[in-house]
Amino acid sequence: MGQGKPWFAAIRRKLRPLLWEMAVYSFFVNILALVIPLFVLQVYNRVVAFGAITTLQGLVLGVVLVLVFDFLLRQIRSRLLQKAAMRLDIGIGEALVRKIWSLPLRVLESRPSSYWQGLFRDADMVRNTVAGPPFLLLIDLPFSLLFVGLIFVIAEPVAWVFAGVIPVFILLGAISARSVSRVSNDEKDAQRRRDSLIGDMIDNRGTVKALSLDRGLQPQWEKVHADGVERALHRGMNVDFFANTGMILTLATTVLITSFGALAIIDQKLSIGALIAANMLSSRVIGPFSQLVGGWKGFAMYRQARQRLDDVMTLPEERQETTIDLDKPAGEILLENVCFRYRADGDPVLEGLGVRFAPRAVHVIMGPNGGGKTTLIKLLTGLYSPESGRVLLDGADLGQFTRRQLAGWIGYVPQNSVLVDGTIRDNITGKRPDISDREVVEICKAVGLHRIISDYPDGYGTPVGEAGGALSGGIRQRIAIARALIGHPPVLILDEPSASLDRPAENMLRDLLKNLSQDHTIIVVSHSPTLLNMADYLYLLDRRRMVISGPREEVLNHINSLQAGAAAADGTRNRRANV
Ligand SMILES: Nc1ncnc2c1ncn2[C@@H]1O[C@H](COP(=O)(O)OP(=O)(O)OP(=O)(O)O)[C@@H](O)[C@H]1O
Repeated sequence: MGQGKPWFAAIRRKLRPLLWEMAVYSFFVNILALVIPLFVLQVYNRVVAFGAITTLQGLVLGVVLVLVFDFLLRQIRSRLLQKAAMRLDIGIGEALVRKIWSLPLRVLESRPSSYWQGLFRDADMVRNTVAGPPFLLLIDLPFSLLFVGLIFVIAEPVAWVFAGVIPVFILLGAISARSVSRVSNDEKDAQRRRDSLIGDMIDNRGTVKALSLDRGLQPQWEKVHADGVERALHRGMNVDFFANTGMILTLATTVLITSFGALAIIDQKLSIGALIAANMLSSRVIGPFSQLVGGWKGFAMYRQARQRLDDVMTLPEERQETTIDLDKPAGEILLENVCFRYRADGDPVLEGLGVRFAPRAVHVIMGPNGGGKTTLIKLLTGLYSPESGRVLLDGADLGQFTRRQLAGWIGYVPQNSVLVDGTIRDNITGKRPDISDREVVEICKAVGLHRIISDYPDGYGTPVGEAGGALSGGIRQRIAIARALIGHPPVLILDEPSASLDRPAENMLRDLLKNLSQDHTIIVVSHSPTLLNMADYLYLLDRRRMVISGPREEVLNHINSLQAGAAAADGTRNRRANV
């Protein structure tokens, strides 16, 4: 079932004893399947021909015992199959989640969320194939030859029919494999486009409702949906064609066997019992081949699912281990000649950037929309790596540290802080068991949350609702700041932190950041005058470069003089125009 990449081989290795055990049980199930045709043969040839009632009684007793035994074997085999499915489920699920979180943020952002969700459906597909009916089908296939052998022994004149029919089934299987694989791929692509649109619509449901964007989205949805339905229909027709062809071929085999058998009986080369037994065995020979033709969709989808999982599992990961475990840094961040672009063929977003963010100070970065502020912040947090140049923390390149180390040293509050469903405490601690209640309360006091949370009937156990929807934007923001401060990172980076705060909350944030700056490096992207006025250093980032940077007064004076110059130039132009 596909030679595995190392990640899958490791999971399969653990599964191997179970699969072997199942193969052994399948072997006996198939051997026992020979009993009924042999029973029929004996009944017709001995019991009916000679009226041997005692023989019949003995045969029936034997067959009943065999059926009981067969039932038990099948039950054990099903139990093993379920056990294997469960292990596979756990193995793939764990490997996939671990892999996804070890990928660089740029890779995660480069594909829509529907793509990542789809991988878990792929994992289900792999489980259902490797530890499901298709696996049993593959085990049963070689036994077909055993049954053909038996037919040769008991009814040779009709056995030659299989020599002609089996190659036709194999050919049909090969054709259906190619055809179904192609149409299944098309269908999956259409499904992914549909899922991506649904994801966008649901994520933005508030905006869609408020602005009645559904009027524009409806035709787009109908187009994507119609495309999906059309491809599903195409795939369905394709699969049905091969399944029906397989079915007709199976029926034709019965007709051929019966016809050749009848001729052989007339020629006295075959008994009626042998013909009936051969007919029964023929369903065991042809059944797996017929299922293979009809069920090729499953195999095609399995291959595609495996391919997608293999692609993700072989993506390069972020650094997972570091060679040295350094003490907590003081928090000086230095950018040396940093260049960054999102696409190899795109324009650089940052170019030749060199900045120093000193510890124990508040640094506020300003700049127009699209100027590169958020990108710069992601470089400072180590979420993105520069295309060239270096980002240094206390003189050490960020690239040498693991994500976990960096997260412990650099607290980050993104522009749109998202909370996860759970309690306030869960969101602040990220469900880490090593965070004490004392630390949570201490940090919440520092960010002015403790009194607010204490007023709630459930206190820190208050559920935040889906994506934090049960809380106001301001409280969500403070929870995000508290979350970033867990572990006391020496550097705290905030992207537009006061966007959803009212004036008193913003004043409180200003005081908090000023207070924290006594022993932290605080880097804030903001245009809020309240935050600008408490900055120690200001930076103006525009079109790839740091246009101005330095102590606050110097930068403000520089900007004021530039604005005054521009106003004077405007005035001169206007006067000239009036003259
Ligand atoms: N994931 C991405 N893929 C491709 N280009 C991107 C991506 N994110 C941002 N950009 C581009 O990079 C440039 C800088 O974007 P960035 O978000 O860093 O600017 P910003 O100064 O934070 O803007 P704003 O004030 O609007 O948040 C923009 O031209 C933007 O279109």
